[in-house]
Amino acid sequence: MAQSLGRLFTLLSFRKTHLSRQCVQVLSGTTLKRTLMMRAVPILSPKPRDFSLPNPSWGEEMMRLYNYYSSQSEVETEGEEEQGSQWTRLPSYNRSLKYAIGGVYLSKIIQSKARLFTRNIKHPGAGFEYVVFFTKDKQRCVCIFQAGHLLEGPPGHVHGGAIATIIDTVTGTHASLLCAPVVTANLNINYRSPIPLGSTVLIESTLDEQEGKKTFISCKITSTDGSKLHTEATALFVSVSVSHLLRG
Ligand SMILES: CCCCCCCCCC(=O)SCCNC(=O)CCNC(=O)[C@H](O)C(C)(C)COP(=O)(O)OP(=O)(O)OC[C@H]1O[C@@H](n2cnc3c(N)ncnc32)[C@H](O)[C@@H]1OP(=O)(O)O
Repeated sequence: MAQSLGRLFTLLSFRKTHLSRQCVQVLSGTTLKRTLMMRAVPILSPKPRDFSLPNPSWGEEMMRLYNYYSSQSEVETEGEEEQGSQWTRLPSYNRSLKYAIGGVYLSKIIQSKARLFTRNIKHPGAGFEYVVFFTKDKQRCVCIFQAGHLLEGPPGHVHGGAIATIIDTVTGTHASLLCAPVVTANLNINYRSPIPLGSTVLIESTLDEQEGKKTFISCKITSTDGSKLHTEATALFVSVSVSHLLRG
């Protein structure tokens, strides 16, 4: 009896040790592979995902406006002249540096380290769904924004910090188009009426003034028919060197 119990115990502890070793191997193998893939994908992937293109989470109003502005626009392509259209759609990636530094060459490894907050909520439709178009003279940008459920603040409405984020992103994108690299030096926001969660709104960004290193931009968020003012803001961006941008 004692011998049988002893054998059973030895067998169980062997299996436990063996199994846990296997688990550790499987886990560390998976974790290692996942880590390597996460590191490798942005560097090796020939075509990163353009988040400004429609995905199945986009509602009817988001699609209607996207089609409207797209019908008057073309995508910015490197080294090619724009062809007299009113709006240009700005591609948007979750690695921001290429666009934030105004064409200065940085290694892909450095670029891959800089993730753009608004483009890093993986589940489509859960966070910030948006697309930015700009005019040929770059004096104006318009952003179609659909706010997902993770951005909730007051019940059923968008959090003020999420609104500040999208305003900073749109005006920051606008300032970057004009004179990258820039950082936000000042952002003033008046919240006039709450934005319903899941709704689509229009964000308009207008260049007010450029003076030396300073770019002044104003911005408003309205319902898509323009009848309701949700938010007004003004922002100051200051031009900085690439090294200032990277060291923070
Ligand atoms: C496609 C890519 C899309 C990217 C979109 C995302 C955009 C997101 C942008 C951000 O959120 S950036 C992160 C938040 N911002 C920061 O962390 C900035 C931190 N602050 C700084 O780095 C420095 O304070 C700053 C560069 C803004 C100013 O530094 P300095 O004051 O040393 O700069 P400088 O002396 O060159 O000042 C230039 C002018 O700006 C003025 N200035 C600077 N800060 C100011 C301020 N806060 N308010 C008013 N004026 C300001 C300053 O007085 C001066 O005016 P004058 O030329 O007339 O003398």
